[in-house]
Amino acid sequence: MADAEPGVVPAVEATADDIATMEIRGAATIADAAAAALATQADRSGAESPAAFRRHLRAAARTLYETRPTAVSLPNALRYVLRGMDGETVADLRASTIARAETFRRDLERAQETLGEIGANRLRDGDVVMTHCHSTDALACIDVALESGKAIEAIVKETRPRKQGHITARQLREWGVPVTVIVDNAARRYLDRVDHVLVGADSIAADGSVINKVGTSGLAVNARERGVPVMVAAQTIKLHPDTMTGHTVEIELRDEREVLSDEERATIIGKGDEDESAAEDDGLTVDNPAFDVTPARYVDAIVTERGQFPPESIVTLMRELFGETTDEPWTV
Ligand SMILES: O=C(COP(=O)(O)O)[C@H](O)[C@H](O)COP(=O)(O)O
Repeated sequence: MADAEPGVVPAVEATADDIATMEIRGAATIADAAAAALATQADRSGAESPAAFRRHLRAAARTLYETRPTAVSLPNALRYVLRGMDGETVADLRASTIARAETFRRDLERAQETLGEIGANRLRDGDVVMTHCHSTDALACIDVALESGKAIEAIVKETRPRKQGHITARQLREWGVPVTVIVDNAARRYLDRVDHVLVGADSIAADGSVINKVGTSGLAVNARERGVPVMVAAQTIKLHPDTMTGHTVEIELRDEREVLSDEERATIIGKGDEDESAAEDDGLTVDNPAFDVTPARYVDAIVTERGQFPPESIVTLMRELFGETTDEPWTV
């Protein structure tokens, strides 16, 4: 993690660490934690002047922003909270920032509930859903469907290398949903039994493409081939405003040891891991992209709290919500 920025309170550093190490993960949860961290920064700031208070808040936002690059909910949350920082005194700035963060967190929760109600309408009694990774937005749709008395079954992809599918399986079992866990490579074989592929999103681009956990795009292509509709559950906080002006979404590359441990690497290259020469270039590369891009044509519906959209029309909603401004969160 980068050196602490002056004025940033330790609790913000701790949240940033938790996001970077994925103790806190998933786009909505990251956004919520980031807003809460800015409220804590405001609450505990030792700034004695309004200028210092603003500077420290922006530094806190930068610290949080630099943790993970792909989920746009993070900069969207930071920008929203910083825009509400208003007042001529430290006390006023503190109060307005905290209030704004609370509003954000409340709206985020409500948006997920509303999205769940909309998404649940697509699910029929007896449907089988295939999930990838762990998405609270996707689970919200299943939650509402269950509450309204529909029986839902789930085929849960394990989701290598971090196995977030286990979190999904645990939640679904808590709700009493029959769950079949499969390795990612088995997904195509099971699509014959599936009524919907249901995933979340870290970012949605202006052309309707969906950036989500790596493996989503392959799943969507296979689902299309099998005639299974792909539903993306994503609050509008996942809409990526920069993509309206031609920017692409950065795909996070994570540590190769999530894929191959040092011991496994040593076994592959035929050297002991204590062997000093193992540190040299051994010709073995491991790539670990955390996300991928699913083109709009493989997505049937994007379900947001503002309604359900065909992916190609999502840009209309994006313009309405974000205008054309795409500044860094701390330049607001
Ligand atoms: O790809 C992931 C999580 O990736 P990671 O585990 O690497 O953070 C989730 O599908 C989205 O973030 C949506 O989640 P939610 O619907 O909860 O926002």
